[in-house]
Amino acid sequence: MSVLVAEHLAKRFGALTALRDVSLRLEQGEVLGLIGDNGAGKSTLIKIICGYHRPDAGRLVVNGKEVELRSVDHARALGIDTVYQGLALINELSVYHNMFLNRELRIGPLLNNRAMRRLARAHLEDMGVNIPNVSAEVAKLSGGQRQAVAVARAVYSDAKILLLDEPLAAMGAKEGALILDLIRELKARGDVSVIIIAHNYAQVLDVCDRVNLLQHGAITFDKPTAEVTLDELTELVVAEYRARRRGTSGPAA
Ligand SMILES: Nc1ncnc2c1ncn2[C@@H]1O[C@H](COP(=O)(O)OP(=O)(O)OP(=O)(O)O)[C@@H](O)[C@H]1O
Repeated sequence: MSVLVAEHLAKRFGALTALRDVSLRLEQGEVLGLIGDNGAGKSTLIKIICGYHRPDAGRLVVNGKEVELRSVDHARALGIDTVYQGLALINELSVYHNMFLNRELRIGPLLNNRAMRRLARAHLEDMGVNIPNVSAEVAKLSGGQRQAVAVARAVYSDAKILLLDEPLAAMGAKEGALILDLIRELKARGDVSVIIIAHNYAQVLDVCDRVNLLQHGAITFDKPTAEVTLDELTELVVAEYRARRRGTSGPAA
């Protein structure tokens, strides 16, 4: 079953058309890789699906029901959670406060800091992420550690649809491998579906079930990763880049 269907989405920013006509589907338990050149519109698409931007045209169907997302909170209430490029962590707050942001554990009206600290520690440990002090401000963490906190927050949020906008950017090799492991674990659970934007095609092929290429504001390529090679993916993007330099770029046939 498709947990998410996008049909004919369009989005303009003033004179600039970021998305022309995007249709995409995400199946239950699937990890979908979204690739495309810089500025192709990948983040814009993710921001429509997470309720941050309203599309100018098109529709979204979540779990079989057409929805008009009013806000990020509305999308979250429907089980859609996001790790943005730039992370959206609050630097002045501790690791555990960030992990429980907007869904704090409480005893009556009071924050249950002890329980949040304990769970944050357990989640990070499960992920194999080494952050010695969950009470430390996230401003004091490395880029990779911050990324891991953002991913952990999304993964342990009970979201059913996870949108990861370049979760591996700023990651060291070890932390990147941990995030990939985590995505594999989610896949094995089968109840979470993921869209992941990545520029590293080897990682896309490694962890994704299917790959979509976004070009000229539309999806121009959609194949199971089992049927694609790294060379083929690289060639697609390089051909697009060359065509653009020659000024002959247009919607793919
Ligand atoms: N809020 C905005 N206002 C105006 N233009 C925007 C806005 N957000 C994105 N754009 C433009 O829309 C186009 C698509 O941007 P988007 O960030 O979606 O691309 P992307 O595929 O995610 O790129 P990258 O891989 O470099 O992150 C770009 O030309 C960008 O400058």
